[in-house]
Amino acid sequence: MTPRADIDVRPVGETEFADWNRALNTGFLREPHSSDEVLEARRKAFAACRLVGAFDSGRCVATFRSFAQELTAVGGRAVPADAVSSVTVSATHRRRGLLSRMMRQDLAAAKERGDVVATLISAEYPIYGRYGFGPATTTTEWTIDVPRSGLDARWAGPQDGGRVDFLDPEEVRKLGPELHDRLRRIRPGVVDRDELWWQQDTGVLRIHGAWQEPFYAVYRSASGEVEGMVSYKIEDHWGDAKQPQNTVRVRWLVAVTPAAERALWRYLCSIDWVVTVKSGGRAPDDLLPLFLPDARAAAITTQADWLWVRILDVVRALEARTYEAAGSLVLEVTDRGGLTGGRYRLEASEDGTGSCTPTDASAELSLEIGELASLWLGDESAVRLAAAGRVREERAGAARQADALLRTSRRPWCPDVF
Ligand SMILES: CC(=O)SCCNC(=O)CCNC(=O)[C@H](O)C(C)(C)COP(=O)(O)OP(=O)(O)OC[C@H]1O[C@@H](n2cnc3c(N)ncnc32)[C@H](O)[C@@H]1OP(=O)(O)O
Repeated sequence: MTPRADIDVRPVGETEFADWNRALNTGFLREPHSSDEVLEARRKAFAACRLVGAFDSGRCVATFRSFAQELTAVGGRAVPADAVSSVTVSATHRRRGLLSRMMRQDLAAAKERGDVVATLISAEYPIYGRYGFGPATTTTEWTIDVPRSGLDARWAGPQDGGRVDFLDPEEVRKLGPELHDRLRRIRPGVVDRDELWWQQDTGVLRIHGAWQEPFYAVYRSASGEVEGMVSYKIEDHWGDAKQPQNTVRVRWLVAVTPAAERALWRYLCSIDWVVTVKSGGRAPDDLLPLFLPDARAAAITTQADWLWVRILDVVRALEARTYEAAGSLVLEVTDRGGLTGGRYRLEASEDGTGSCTPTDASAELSLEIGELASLWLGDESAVRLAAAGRVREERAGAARQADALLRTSRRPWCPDVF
């Protein structure tokens, strides 16, 4: 169907927020109208966001939201990102080019502002590649069969001098941000959590209405340092013969030391009545299964693309990260969106820094901007993409060379959904 020019795509005015919110709910197949309480919470939560709507005869029929975010690149430096969320087009107006109009406007504005990348968590795989996004992190969920794990059921707390304690929501708001900032400095793929994030997580700001308090626990090292925190809920179930068969569902678990990570998983697997632990989304190379004497007790129940990245500035993106090997490579980057395509020489030094400059030299590896995003955080392999026909070697061995430069010893991880 041809796009209709009479549908107005524009920023959402103050008085149009309720209409925009109704369209958002409708697009996500939720009850269209929100309570006054939820509406006010969302108004507050989205106050710093760029809200765009498509309006047909005065009614909002499509929604789009973006906001300033920081994404940790390989090596720990954060780059300014344009985070995209709340993307919906009403079922009555689909496939007329509304998403494309909203996305192109938003990416052009992000480029203009100087954001290095745009990010999103995609509802469905096929939607965003056409705009230059590529899957840049993978999420993996494990389901742990605790009785099969081989863990000693007599465990009574960490043996390294550290301790695990419960926290109340207000303590989480106090201790959580600093811990998370430490995680951001060491883990590529992590995005920042602002104060509103912590308010939403701990029930102060209820953008989905009903809120049930989860459990929070903290790991402190022997010297009293906060090194890890977990939030989880319990699914209560008892078998017919009066056997407790409860499940821990981890909402999030962050740790900045292996000791904290080990202690928190060990703790979750030691709670009386609990026979199953569902890990929530982790990096595919998470340490979790290796902590169990019988690693097969942790079965992978989900593995899928997670954070999608759209590189808006190849030079700044490649110079923001570090490299585990020295070397150089000429990349021919095609950007059908016209934002940052070109031929670039990437040069990585012994000290781990990289420089990227436009060049006329012959290309060694040709790829689309979305493929570069998949390689940029170190999650994907250029050799694998070449075998799949997604990148092309202009010089034999260039994909291997790209992997030597771009891959990382640990995979990136984005713990959040936004
Ligand atoms: C970051 C987030 O918020 S993720 C959440 C995304 N939202 C949803 O999934 C909610 C339900 N779906 C929707 O609201 C809509 O169908 C959207 C937003 C996915 C697409 O909006 P539309 O306005 O229909 O997309 P638009 O007409 O601009 O389509 C652009 C192109 O994408 C394709 N496309 C759009 N949606 C999909 C899809 N779900 N699967 C495959 N292709 C798709 C179209 O066919 C079109 O292809 P073309 O460029 O080859 O012609």
